[in-house]
Amino acid sequence: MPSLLQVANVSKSYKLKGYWYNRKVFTALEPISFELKAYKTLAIVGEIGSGKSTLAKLLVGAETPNTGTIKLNGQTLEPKNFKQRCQHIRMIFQDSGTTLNPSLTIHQLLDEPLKLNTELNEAARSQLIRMTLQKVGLLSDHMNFYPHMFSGGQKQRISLARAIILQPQVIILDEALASLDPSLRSQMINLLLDLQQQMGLAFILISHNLGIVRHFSDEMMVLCGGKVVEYGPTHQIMQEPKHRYTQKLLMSQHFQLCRK
Ligand SMILES: Nc1ncnc2c1ncn2[C@@H]1O[C@H](COP(=O)(O)OP(=O)(O)OP(=O)(O)O)[C@@H](O)[C@H]1O
Repeated sequence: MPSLLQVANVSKSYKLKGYWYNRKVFTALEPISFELKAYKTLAIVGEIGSGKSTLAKLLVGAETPNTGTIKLNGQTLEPKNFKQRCQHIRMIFQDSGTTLNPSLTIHQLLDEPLKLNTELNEAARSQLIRMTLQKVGLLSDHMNFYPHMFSGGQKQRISLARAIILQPQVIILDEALASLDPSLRSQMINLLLDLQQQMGLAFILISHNLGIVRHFSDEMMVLCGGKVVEYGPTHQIMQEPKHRYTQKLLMSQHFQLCRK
């Protein structure tokens, strides 16, 4: 199967404030390359400030890389072409549920991306909204409800519905499971894995929780200070971490991993 997403030598530096004259820059991400196929999950792990969110922002086009290219199905994603990206690469955050506009019904919230990105008429959009709500384990009647009428776990499902409604190919989960309690988290993981099989989705999972990474991902990439220190099949890295930093990360969560 050919790669869906190809990231080649992508890097990001920020010009530091107060250093305009001598142009002091901070490299948040050194050149990074990887490929991801449909139906697969790549986990990105690393401590706070290691560059995980910077990579996510580059992939969704929220930041422009200093070097490198990002290709989807062999086609280069242009930095400012948001329409091209927002259909194919979607992102879900830790507190996506809290970003749902409280004054809109679920129908209105899910209708927005459809109105902006498709030519579907009202009846077809409503039908797609119903089907998408069912896909994420909610009822079609929920489309008349407002966000405050849902629990945290249900709100995360609504965010997922909004992410998949345009039939994307890649979904970035940026600590998307972190605020859920263990039982809701397991339900959400099972739902995500089902959707991956149904829709051929590729996931990029950004997580501090190595138990989730081990359960969920096929490959993992370990970032430290903006550099890739280890990249390969998850089970292999978990069993035999080669880099000291990865060994330390695994040791720090050894207790939790043993209990799972
Ligand atoms: N706009 C910016 N200007 C300057 N530095 C930035 C900017 N955005 C991020 N950084 C720096 O880049 C580094 C990487 O940040 P990033 O948010 O990618 O880390 P992270 O691994 O996602 O951390 P966390 O786990 O806290 O989300 C950090 O040192 C951060 O301070």
